[in-house]
Amino acid sequence: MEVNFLNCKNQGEIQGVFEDEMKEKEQNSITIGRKIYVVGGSDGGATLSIGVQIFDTLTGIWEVPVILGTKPAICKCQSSVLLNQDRILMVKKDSVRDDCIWFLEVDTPFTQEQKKLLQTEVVAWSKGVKGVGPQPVIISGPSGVGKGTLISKLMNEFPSMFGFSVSHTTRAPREKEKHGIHYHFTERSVMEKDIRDGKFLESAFVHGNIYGTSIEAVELVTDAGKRCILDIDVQGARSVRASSLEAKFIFICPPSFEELEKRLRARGTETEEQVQKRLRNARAELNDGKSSGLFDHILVNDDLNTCYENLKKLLDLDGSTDSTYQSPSEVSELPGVLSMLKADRKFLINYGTNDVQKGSNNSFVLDVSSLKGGAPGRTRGLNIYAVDPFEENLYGLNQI
Ligand SMILES: Nc1ncnc2c1ncn2[C@@H]1O[C@H](COP(=O)(O)OP(=O)(O)OP(=O)(O)O)[C@@H](O)[C@H]1O
Ligand SMILES: Nc1nc2c(ncn2[C@@H]2O[C@H](COP(=O)(O)O)[C@@H](O)[C@H]2O)c(=O)[nH]1
Repeated sequence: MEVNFLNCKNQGEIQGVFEDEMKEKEQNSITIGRKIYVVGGSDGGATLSIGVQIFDTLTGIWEVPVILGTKPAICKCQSSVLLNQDRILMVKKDSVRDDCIWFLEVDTPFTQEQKKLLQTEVVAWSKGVKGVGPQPVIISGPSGVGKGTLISKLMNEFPSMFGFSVSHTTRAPREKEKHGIHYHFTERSVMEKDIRDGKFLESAFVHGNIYGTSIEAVELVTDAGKRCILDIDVQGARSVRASSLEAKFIFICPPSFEELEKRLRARGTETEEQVQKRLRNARAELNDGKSSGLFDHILVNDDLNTCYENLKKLLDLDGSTDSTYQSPSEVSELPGVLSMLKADRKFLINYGTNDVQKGSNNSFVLDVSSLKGGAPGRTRGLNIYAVDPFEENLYGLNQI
């Protein structure tokens, strides 16, 4: 993008020239402090996502940030507006179902942490979703303690209530493991690139291989209205705790270290060298898991059935039979948004004509007062309802 600032004398003038250019190019510019965020066009990547550029009004320098999270596909037109000082709300015009409300985080705890890690400017997209969705469950504990066994029992007894987050790993598949079911078995270089591209909620180096939970793995399950179960190590659990995913964290302990060793050997899936490595790591994980305050609950897996019953109690399942979670409702189609009015945490969005008319059913209210979660996953808690704009109290709504 080229904007001619050469003859501008001050920041106000730069901004004026800038805004005229944006109108011509159908891009939106949002000013936060000294920075102008330009949203629109393409990011130039293979997936044709909406682009973001940042202009620093003090230095006059353009920057293309690292864009993390699930990215919105390019569209003909969109409206963006500053929500807080930390995120931008974008409504895609002529959008298809479930693809119209997006959030661009620019200064949330997630982007602040990523900026520190990557030492560069970072922004992150997340898709807006109605309702809060079922709470994910993190199951962690040392290798061989019985996490997989407990999860299988849960999935067998409550198949429509729970869904497994299929992790990616660089380790080789075991004899009975299937790609896409037990893991996405992935080349190391591919996985490293996908981690850099922000496709993972968490990733860690575990027992000599990379393991990671993709954002898509969790959202696939949650979007289907199921409670997502993640089987991850303690490092991964710590990363998820620091993320926007609000989950229940459960740590599984063996009755003794000797019993853990016995189970790991009896499983017969690892070489002696690998068993030794896993046992060494188990000591550190057990210390960490029991003492860090990271976990909401600790369960001892001595007798399998007793442990399973206790797990069900923690998940409020004791005595209940399988029941299907109510699917989180999607944001419905918003054909051709024409105008947005804002009052505090509510937006009146009109998509029928340019004028808000009495008796028109072309308007709806987008209420963002109870947002939850956010990048790199979904932003949940949206409330959207159709209104007759003259029935709705329009006092205080401002054109944006
Ligand atoms: N309570 C139990 N008593 C006896 N054996 C058990 C118990 N729970 C699980 N096992 C056995 O211990 C072995 C390890 O269990 P499992 O594979 O579920 O562990 P895991 O924690 O998922 O391991 P990893 O982290 O390596 O995937 C299996 O052979 C399983 O049948
Ligand atoms: N941080 C993550 N840890 C993961 C993930 N998927 C699995 N794991 C953990 O790795 C070990 C070893 O698993 P194995 O299948 O090789 O025996 C185990 O403790 C798992 O919990 C992940 O996505 N992220």
